[in-house]
Amino acid sequence: MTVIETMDLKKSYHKHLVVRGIDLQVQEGEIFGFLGRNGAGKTTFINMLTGIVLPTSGQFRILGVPNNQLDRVKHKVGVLPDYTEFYGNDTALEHLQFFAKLQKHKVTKQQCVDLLEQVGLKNAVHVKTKKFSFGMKKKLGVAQAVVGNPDLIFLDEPTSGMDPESALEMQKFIRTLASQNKTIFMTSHNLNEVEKLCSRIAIMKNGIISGLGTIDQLQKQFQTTIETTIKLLPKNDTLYRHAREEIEAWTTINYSDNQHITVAIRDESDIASIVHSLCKFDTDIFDIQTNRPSLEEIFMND
Ligand SMILES: Nc1ncnc2c1ncn2[C@@H]1O[C@H](COP(=O)(O)OP(=O)(O)OP(=O)(O)O)[C@@H](O)[C@H]1O
Repeated sequence: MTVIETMDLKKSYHKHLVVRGIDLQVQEGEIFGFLGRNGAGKTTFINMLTGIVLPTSGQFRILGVPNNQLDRVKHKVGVLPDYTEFYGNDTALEHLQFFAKLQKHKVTKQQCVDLLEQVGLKNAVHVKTKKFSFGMKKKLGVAQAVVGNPDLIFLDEPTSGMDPESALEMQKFIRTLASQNKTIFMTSHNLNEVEKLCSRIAIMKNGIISGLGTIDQLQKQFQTTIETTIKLLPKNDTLYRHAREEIEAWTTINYSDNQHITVAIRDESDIASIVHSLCKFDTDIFDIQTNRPSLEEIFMND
């Protein structure tokens, strides 16, 4: 099922077009990563999908419902906004119960306690939120986003401000949500986290999507050459020189010594030709490693 579908969605502020026509589909059960530099338009895009701001033009559907009828699905959508404040004199539990009541979600006190534990607030259930760090507020914000058992959850930087252990715990929680067939649409500036967590990723740049796909697809899309290192043992120096010359005739050798050769190839199928040349000139091969760009490299080069 398509959970989010946008058609040529645009938003301008004071004649400045910040979202410049986005067509995007997100499927049920996906953990979808939405990346972009500061000011790329990510929050504006999410704010349209969650009904906080109105699009300037274009349409979208959330859980099959068109944007002019969002009220019909509001109870099935949870949101962690980019910034959340809480009433400081309430404890985490009091806040969560109050929020759930306000949204007419039927949850028991025990369910709220369990949820706070799952997001990593086990020791802060009865602590007033004015004592919370930024990371703890994010955890409470995530609990607030999922307390109504929504089908679609928007998480704006769910692990920002968290220590590494808390971030891992939160990533585990996000995976659990997706395993229950909930759809997660998340932004993050932690590219390592996105690479590990997300089934597909969109990169937003100046209000449009400049890259979209699985990490594998993005790596192929943004990669011009694949760096391949072969660990080898030549039995004859002259023959090995001939092998290198044969390889060099059609590709670039970035590095070579008597135990390694590193080449830049266009396609993985080129590896077979290199191996063939090396074997033909009496060289044993022990290991082959290809280096694809990390999401960070893709993002930085975009
Ligand atoms: N309410 C508003 N009024 C005027 N301009 C706005 C408003 N909200 C956002 N903008 C502008 O729209 C552009 C996109 O902002 P947006 O917050 O959507 O980016 P972002 O990708 O979420 O950035 P960040 O990663 O910093 O959160 C920016 O130039 C911003 O100044």
